[in-house]
Amino acid sequence: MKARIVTLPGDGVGPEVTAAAVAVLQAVAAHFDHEFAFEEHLIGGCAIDATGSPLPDASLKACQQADAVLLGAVGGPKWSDPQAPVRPEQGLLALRAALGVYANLRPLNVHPALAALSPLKEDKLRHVDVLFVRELTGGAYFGAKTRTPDTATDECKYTVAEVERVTRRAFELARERRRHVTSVDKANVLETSRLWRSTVQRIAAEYPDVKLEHQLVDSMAMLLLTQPGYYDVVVTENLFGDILTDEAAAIAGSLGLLPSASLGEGSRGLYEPIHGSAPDIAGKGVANPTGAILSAAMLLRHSLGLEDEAAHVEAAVAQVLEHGPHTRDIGGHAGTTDIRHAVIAALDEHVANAEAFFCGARACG
Ligand SMILES: NC(=O)C1=CN([C@@H]2O[C@H](COP(=O)(O)OP(=O)(O)OC[C@H]3O[C@@H](n4cnc5c(N)ncnc54)[C@H](O)[C@@H]3O)[C@@H](O)[C@H]2O)C=CC1
Ligand SMILES: CC(C)CC(=O)C(=O)O
Ligand SMILES: [Mg+2]
Repeated sequence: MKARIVTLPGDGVGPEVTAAAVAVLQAVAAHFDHEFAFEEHLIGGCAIDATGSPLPDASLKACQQADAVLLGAVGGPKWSDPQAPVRPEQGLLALRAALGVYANLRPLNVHPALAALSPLKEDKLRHVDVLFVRELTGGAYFGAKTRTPDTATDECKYTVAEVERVTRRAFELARERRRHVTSVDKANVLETSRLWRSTVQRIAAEYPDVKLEHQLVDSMAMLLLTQPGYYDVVVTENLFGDILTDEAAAIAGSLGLLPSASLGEGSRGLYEPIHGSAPDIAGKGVANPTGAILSAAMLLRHSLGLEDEAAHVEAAVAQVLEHGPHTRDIGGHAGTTDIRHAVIAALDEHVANAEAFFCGARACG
């Protein structure tokens, strides 16, 4: 198949991990006879430096015309002055809004080979398989902001329609999994959470085969650590989802491991690792590209409908997590490009094995 993929490497480790994900997609294209056309554009701090805008028109237009967008990360100390008139993160928020990608899927799985790296005891890590569905285009990140010398406000607003669509997405996804949705809110205090809870409750009636539970976000932060294996699909608003998924990444062993897919109504999606620009390790060639590579696998699955190819990439990543090499964040000494080469070698092996299997089954030459 032919696909047009826009890459937005961004800042810090963004370009390093995106290069690894692109190399894996190129290897997939070569193996399966696909034509992926990559087009790189600016976003974030580097875009501010080059154009004055964190999301230049050319970048947005290219994303709107693409089949999928692969993003690295934005931000860094250079652009973090609280007085700065414009910030890299505004570019990412504007892109998410413009693409209408309201459902941010962030899967958490714990690879057994990394269990010792988790801050949790091994018995807590069995059967951990959680899919966070984070609302991505509403809430406090998008509300009106005010500022005087001694007061600041960030409006947190949700409409019923915004909650309905992400809730339906979560329930549909739960039907492909273990049919258990946990909705996380702060309904004991926040009006937006009360609207959230009553809307989720009403939509849940359309899915009588899926179990729904509500959990307040503060206790959820605790329960995620004490019983992570209990959860299936967790649906929550933008800010809570942002925070809980960094916690989830720690359970898996590193923030560098978790991928994400941001989806709207069509097949076009925005794919990015959940971590930020990691300024403390940027430019050293040591960033873990696993979250970015697994985001590329999600891109193959959700935007291009290439399930087999996605599964091959995930199997290759699992093999590298099991046998190494490993980057520093997960106890190894390898660099970003070592992981990229190892994943591509594992991919080559998996594809060759699959071909041998099918050939054997068909008794072809
Ligand atoms: N989607 C995005 O573009 C995001 C951007 N940011 C931005 O990133 C900048 C730094 O934010 P932080 O709070 O430090 O979060 P961060 O996610 O960049 O880093 C937190 C810690 O995790 C480590 N880490 C992150 N990714 C890693 C990887 N792939 N491999 C190995 N270690 C990794 C970092 O070295 C650091 O110690 C800020 O400007 C922030 O706004 C933060 C989160 C998301
Ligand atoms: C706008 C981003 C910097 C928010 C974030 O941390 C994330 O989406 O994970
Ligand atoms: Mg975050």
